[in-house]
Amino acid sequence: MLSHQQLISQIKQKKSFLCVGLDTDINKIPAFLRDHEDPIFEFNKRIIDATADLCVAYKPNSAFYEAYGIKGLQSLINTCNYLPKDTLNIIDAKRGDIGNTSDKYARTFFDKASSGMDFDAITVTPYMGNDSVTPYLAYEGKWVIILALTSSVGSKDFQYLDTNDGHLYEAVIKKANTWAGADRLMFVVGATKSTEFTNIRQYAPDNFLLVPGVGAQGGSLEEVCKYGMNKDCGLLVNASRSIIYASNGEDFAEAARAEALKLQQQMAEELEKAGVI
Ligand SMILES: O=C(O)c1cc(=O)[nH]c(=O)n1[C@@H]1O[C@H](COP(=O)(O)O)[C@@H](O)[C@H]1O
Repeated sequence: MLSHQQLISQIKQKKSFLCVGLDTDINKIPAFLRDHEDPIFEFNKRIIDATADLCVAYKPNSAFYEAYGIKGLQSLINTCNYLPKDTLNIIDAKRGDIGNTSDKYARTFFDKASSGMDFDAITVTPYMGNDSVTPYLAYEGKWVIILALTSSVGSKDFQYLDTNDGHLYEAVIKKANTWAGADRLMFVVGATKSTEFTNIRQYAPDNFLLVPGVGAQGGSLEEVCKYGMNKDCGLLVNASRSIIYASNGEDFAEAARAEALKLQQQMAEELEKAGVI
């Protein structure tokens, strides 16, 4: 489990704010792994081994595991337990429900004695409000990552609606920041929305932003850094498919490392340019 300060230290030490997304699809992993007892875990293990020194976070997306029932859940548990202790380990679950249900989701992903998993952070939808988010915050030291402005095309359907406190996504960030500090709350902002970052930094100056959408979705790392970086970096940039499926041959782990290294090197330059390191 990483605190705000420890996360910043890791970023400075590794010169990276890369989050490797483990959206592991059994149909896309190399054929030679498929006979393995737990192919999804075996794939993840090799990706983790190949990238751990280049990234500061991992983000398994729960859908990719839940889709395979009990076997998938076991792959997720195995992956969770294999993740390094010095990375921020995020479960991308996008949950949100009334308090007693959220409490069970929190237990699922945060309480190892109950479920076998103890992720450090979870993605949460804010739509049901304060009582749907506080059960996650009840777990000391764990992070809640609230969907604010997503990378999806459909973000325009609701997130840009006008409220009496700006666009809906702006109202979400302002309100959620009254529930907890920047040491517990992050927001998801898509890399495809880089022009909004300057605005967001006015009312979320210290929060880390989890930024998916570089790589396969076409967002620009340079633009994200230009508008979104704060004095401590304040960004975790996720790439999933562009890293983990860089090759589907025997060399998939080396190819993933090469892609992660490219991003890490760009990140080091951006950190230097901004004076973070
Ligand atoms: O919460 C997320 O992580 C998320 C939010 C968002 O706005 N857009 C988005 O793509 N994501 C997730 O980030 C990952 C992006 O994967 P790639 O497009 O393959 O890099 C997927 O796991 C998505 O579910």
